[in-house]
Amino acid sequence: MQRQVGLEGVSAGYANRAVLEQLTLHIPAFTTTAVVGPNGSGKSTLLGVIAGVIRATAGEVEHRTAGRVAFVTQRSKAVDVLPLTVRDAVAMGRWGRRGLWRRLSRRDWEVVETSMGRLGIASLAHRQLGELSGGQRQRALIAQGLAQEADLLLLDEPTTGLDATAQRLIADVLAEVTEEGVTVVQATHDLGVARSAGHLLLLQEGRLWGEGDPREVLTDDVIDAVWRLPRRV
Ligand SMILES: Nc1ncnc2c1ncn2[C@@H]1O[C@H](COP(=O)(O)OP(=O)(O)OP(=O)(O)O)[C@@H](O)[C@H]1O
Repeated sequence: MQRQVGLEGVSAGYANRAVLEQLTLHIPAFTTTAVVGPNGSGKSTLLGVIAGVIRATAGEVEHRTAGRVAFVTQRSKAVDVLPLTVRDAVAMGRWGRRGLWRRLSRRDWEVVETSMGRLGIASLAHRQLGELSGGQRQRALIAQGLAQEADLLLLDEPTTGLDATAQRLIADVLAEVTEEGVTVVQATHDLGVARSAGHLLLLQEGRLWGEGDPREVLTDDVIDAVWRLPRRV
């Protein structure tokens, strides 16, 4: 099994808050890794560290190749306030290759159309991003991630809030891209999605509780222990 990313003793967090503590883990190449854990356990922070947008305060983050990394996060509100059509937003996924001021090539536009088609949003191409439903917006942001043609695709809760059909569509698309040689990492609260991943990282309070085959890591006892109800005082 090839490693796409390896973390060795990584700690990271925000200005006044240490979040991840001493994480040693790996992301295998060409498969899907699910990152699970309760609210606030550090899943998004871990994706940020892997994406390179959050700097580790200790330890090493090693990437197998210097390939492209795409990071799809639902938190970005910036795109909503810009007067962007869905096609424009997906086309932004090509800027990293093309540069901000260069015209997109015919091939760039082909990738944009293919990415929208794969997410089933071709018919929304002319709609303003800010006026989409939550699920449509989410699919547009994932299409933007696909349009980057990255080697490593990081997704923060890509299927949260989506209907069953859209969830299935995204699961199928992610399975397809891994077969095409992309490594996918997704943070999720859906333990069904996590169980069908190739690799699992289970976080609790910024520490790694378990790593490996999801069916081996996610036992009933582990689920009870990690997602125990907080005491109400
Ligand atoms: N920008 C920020 N500044 C300061 N603290 C932050 C910031 N973002 C997250 N945190 C804190 O870091 C911790 C981990 O948050 P993170 O978003 O990584 O968790 P998560 O597992 O993705 O949570 P959720 O399942 O709720 O999305 C939390 O305690 C959170 O309050």
